[in-house]
Amino acid sequence: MEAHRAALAAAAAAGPPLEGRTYAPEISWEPEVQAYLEAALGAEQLRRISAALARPPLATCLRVNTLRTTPQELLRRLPDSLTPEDRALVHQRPLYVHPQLPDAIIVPGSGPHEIDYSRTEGREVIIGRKAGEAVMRGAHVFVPGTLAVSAGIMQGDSVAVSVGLELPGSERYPFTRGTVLGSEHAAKQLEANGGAAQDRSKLFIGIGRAELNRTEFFQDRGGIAITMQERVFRTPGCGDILPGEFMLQNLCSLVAAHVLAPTPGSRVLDMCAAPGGKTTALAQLMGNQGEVVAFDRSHAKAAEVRRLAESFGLTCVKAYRMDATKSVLLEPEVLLEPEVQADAAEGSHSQQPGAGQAPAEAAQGAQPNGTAASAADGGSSSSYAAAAAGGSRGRRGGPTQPVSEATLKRLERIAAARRARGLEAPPSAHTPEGKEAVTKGFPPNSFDFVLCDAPCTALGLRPRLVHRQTMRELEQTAIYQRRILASAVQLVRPGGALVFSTCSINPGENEANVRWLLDTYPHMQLVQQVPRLGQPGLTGAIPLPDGTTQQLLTEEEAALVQRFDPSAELDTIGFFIAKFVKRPEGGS
Ligand SMILES: C[S@@+](CC[C@H](N)C(=O)[O-])C[C@H]1O[C@@H](n2cnc3c(N)ncnc32)[C@H](O)[C@@H]1O
Repeated sequence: MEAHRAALAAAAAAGPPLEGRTYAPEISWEPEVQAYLEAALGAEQLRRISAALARPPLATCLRVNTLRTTPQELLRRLPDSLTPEDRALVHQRPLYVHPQLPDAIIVPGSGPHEIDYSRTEGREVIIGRKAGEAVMRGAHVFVPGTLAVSAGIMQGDSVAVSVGLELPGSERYPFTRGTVLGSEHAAKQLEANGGAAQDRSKLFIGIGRAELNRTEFFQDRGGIAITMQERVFRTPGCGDILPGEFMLQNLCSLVAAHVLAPTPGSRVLDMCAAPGGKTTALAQLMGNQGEVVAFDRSHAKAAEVRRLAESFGLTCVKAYRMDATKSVLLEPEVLLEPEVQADAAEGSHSQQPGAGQAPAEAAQGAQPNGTAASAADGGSSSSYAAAAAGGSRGRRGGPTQPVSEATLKRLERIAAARRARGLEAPPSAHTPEGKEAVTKGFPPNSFDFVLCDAPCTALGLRPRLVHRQTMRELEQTAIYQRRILASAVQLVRPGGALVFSTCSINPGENEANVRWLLDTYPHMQLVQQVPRLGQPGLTGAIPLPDGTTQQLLTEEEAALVQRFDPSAELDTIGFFIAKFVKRPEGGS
């Protein structure tokens, strides 16, 4: 028995036979989550969605910066900026302007392609899961992404590229980084952690050219380790060309911006804005006329939004470090200039959740009808009215304070040091200490249009080879989203529009949150969306593991939302959009 297991491990370490190498991964979910999603979607549909999630969407969407160029002009110029291989691809499958989204260019891709791995002569490089997901979206393999290589690989060799998966329930791979495939050491590692059972024959994603010799793969250096030459999924790489003229954006994200449809001159809030794809789409739709206030909860993320807006020449965007759950001003006297007052604000918002903590905090703190929600809903008090009529001391959304010469010089030194270390994103020279503008929040009814593109479980992103989320994480995320939605409902003015979106297929974050919002805020009305590319939402109720049921939408309501099914013909990520209009309270 021992000898048998060792033999299996040795075979697994050496790799599957050349002819058995394919891309057909089997994706599993955490069992409770699987049962829940099957109850909501049906077992067969979940199987189709899971398979689709393991593949990248084939069409790439480029949002054109319509302030600088036109889609037609870009269609003409773009092919000349591509590599010869990518130019050949777009020659076979021409680019086109999306028929319903006039600012979107679609770059068709293809796959999965069958690949003949015989020219690699058994040479293989296993890369980490995240690196594999990036390669399927068009990236090359960078040195830190490599996990294990065949013996004797030399620079210039053709190598088969496969994706390693973490051991079940763990962050660890069956190989330590630097393992030589086929070695006794590799076989021992696999045997020790049960990895012999892990079959990677269905996780091959193409052939590349090794840019390094084997021993250099695991040295502490950056750069490209493997240039991909033949890919299972072929999508022309459009990153890093014609900067400021377009950006890569998921089709569904662009749909969400169009659905909100902010008008030029209006006042818009993007509550969860980084990296700023939808913020800049909104500003473009407004022709850079009016104001787009963008929140994200760290200085670094707010800086990303500001930089993206600057690179697109969008001057109407104002990015703030702000926790959206705390963004409704309840005291009229704090209607002051949003200032650069990083330290003071750092103190006043000291309970902001750190990355990853948000759902846990939400589970403790969220009430369907939380204190802030009810206070602010009733908050159109006379003092607010006075403030809105000009009784406050400051303007809202005004400019930031000037930065001193000494601070600018110090920031330049820091930026130069970071650039020398090859780091991107030097600290902002826009505000002192590299910190972004901070606001104390905004009074209820401040915005004509609000976008709540909520932090989510990302269960719709593609490609994804592993789904680790637990039922508890799904529930906590949905509750956290409700806290942000509670602020959104308050900040949109009567008659104004609110769009809620997620990149998740989880009904708890989508239809169940819409149900909650409609039941909690009867003055919020679900409305029709334009354009309409997705499918209706889910209806009825889903049994939960704790014995309760989760209420979803009625047929009528479901017809008003858009659910983007990743397995549908449109071939997008999994996404969800709901649009509401705020009626005056007590109005019908
Ligand atoms: C789905 S992403 C937004 C993507 C963005 N709308 C875009 O299109 O580029 C969610 C964002 O919410 C931010 N976030 C999470 N909790 C937040 C909070 N309480 N307040 C503001 N932003 C928050 C995260 O930092 C993350 O950048």
